[in-house]
Amino acid sequence: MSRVLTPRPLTAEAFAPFGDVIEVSGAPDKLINQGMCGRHHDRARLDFADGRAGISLFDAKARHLPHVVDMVERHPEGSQAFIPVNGVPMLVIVAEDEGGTPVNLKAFTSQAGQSINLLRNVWHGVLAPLGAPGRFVVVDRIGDGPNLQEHWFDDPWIVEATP
Ligand SMILES: NC(=O)N[C@@H](O)C(=O)O
Ligand code: NI
Repeated sequence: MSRVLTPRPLTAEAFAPFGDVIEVSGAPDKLINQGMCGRHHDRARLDFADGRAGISLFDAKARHLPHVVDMVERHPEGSQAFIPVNGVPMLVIVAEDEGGTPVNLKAFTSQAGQSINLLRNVWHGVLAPLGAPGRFVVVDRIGDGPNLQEHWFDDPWIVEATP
């Protein structure tokens, strides 16, 4: 019997245990370029153990609700940031860890202008643009050794469509 998740709008507060919501909010930390630009400084907790930061581009196919979550993954050696470049929202699935097993899954839908940075070793669903194909800048670890752990659910979760 599948377990149902109801997606909620993504907020920095709710997402904080799992990562950062990168968005322009509030006054900039500093004005630069002769006052022509606001810098919202250092807004993500990046972590690339024994490696370096890489920038890649992901062209992801559209996903739709209801959405089956049969697997989540995590990157033990690094954080992973997803920055949409064509304005398509993301379905963001994250989970707590209990002895190496993902539990208490949560589903969020990103809002306009929001990007995310997943903290190192946080369980998450793979990149999922909602309703249309999405193009993303991805900032994550480039380095040697394994950096991907998957967990396949015997009983998948279903992210329901919201009214
Ligand atoms: N595998 C890969 O590069 N992407 C995944 O880590 C993902 O979270 O989408
Ligand atoms: Ni990932």
